[in-house]
Amino acid sequence: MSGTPAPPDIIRAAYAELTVTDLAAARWFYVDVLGLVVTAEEPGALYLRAFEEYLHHSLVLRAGESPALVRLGYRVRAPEQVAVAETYFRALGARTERVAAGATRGIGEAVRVEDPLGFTVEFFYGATHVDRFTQAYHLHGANAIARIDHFNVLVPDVRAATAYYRDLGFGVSEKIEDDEEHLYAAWLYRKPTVHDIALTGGDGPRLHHVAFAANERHQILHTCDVLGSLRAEQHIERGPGRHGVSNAFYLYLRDPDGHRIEIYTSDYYTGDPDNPTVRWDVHDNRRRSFWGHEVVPSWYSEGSTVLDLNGRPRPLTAPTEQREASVTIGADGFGEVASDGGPGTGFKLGHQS
Ligand SMILES: O=S(=O)(O)c1ccc(O)c(O)c1
Ligand SMILES: [Ca+2]
Ligand SMILES: [Fe+2]
Repeated sequence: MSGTPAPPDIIRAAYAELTVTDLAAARWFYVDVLGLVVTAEEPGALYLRAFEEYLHHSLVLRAGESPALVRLGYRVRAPEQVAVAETYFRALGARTERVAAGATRGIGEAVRVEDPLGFTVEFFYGATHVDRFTQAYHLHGANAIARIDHFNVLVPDVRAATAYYRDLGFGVSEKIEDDEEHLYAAWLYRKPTVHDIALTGGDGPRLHHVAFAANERHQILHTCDVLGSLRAEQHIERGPGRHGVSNAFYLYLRDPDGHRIEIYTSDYYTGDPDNPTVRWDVHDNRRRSFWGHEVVPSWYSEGSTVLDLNGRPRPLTAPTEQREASVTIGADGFGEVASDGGPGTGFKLGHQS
């Protein structure tokens, strides 16, 4: 649109701040089990990073009354992009708040906005540099996590949310549609991988998950073994398995407060300007699990509350159109297997029900 200010030059999804009701339990989960590195620790907050990261943190856990997403943080390409972001969101009529360096420990001057989807989002450039443990193998556990990869959020209108992120300069790598072109989910990127943000249709605004990337599938499998050994396997919600969308190998965990964390590896490069969008049909049972178990209902229905700039929980809006979980044939991922070559006919030989 003419007259609309230029969007900020966003590099990538950079950090999330979550409130947790028991910081010690969260520390056990994210540090003792997942092996994230403690950059800084305060009586009411933990600042964590993964082994390849040199910015101060990619996850802040803050003690609070109830579990929630405080904010999502995107890094922009230069200090002056913070003002560009402020101008852009003010032109959208969004509430913005400029914060000084240190408003979040380790993060420089930033602008926080309440975006049109109902999420509180921070745009920053400056951040304290800390040790990068890429080759500190003596510190890595066998389940070492490399870096933060993406956010996934629940929104009632995926098509509108996709348009909002495309206006912010994100490309669409993959999407799930039906033959009436209803958009059930979309994956969008700024860094040259499958996504920095994914949009999942559902009551929103809610956080669906924060995803970290590991370098190797065996590191993800080791997390499963560690949880089994600790008699904590109930933290595994979905997977391990191979995604259809993104082609990544995945595991979904629920932390002690129910926040969903994905550990993810081996998606693909999307950096050329003509990177084609992959379209999946909602009736294709391999879209979410190329192989692996069916998607558990909680994965479609549950998410974390989102706070506004005043720390108040956001009320939810339901989708106006039908939900993916009600549309797919059986349970996707292995509910039915093709027998005549067409999708969704025949039945898997081994099944639970
Ligand atoms: O389950 S999906 O294959 O749709 C999927 C793909 C990539 C992701 O990061 C994800 O969370 C979920
Ligand atoms: Ca590998
Ligand atoms: Fe994900």
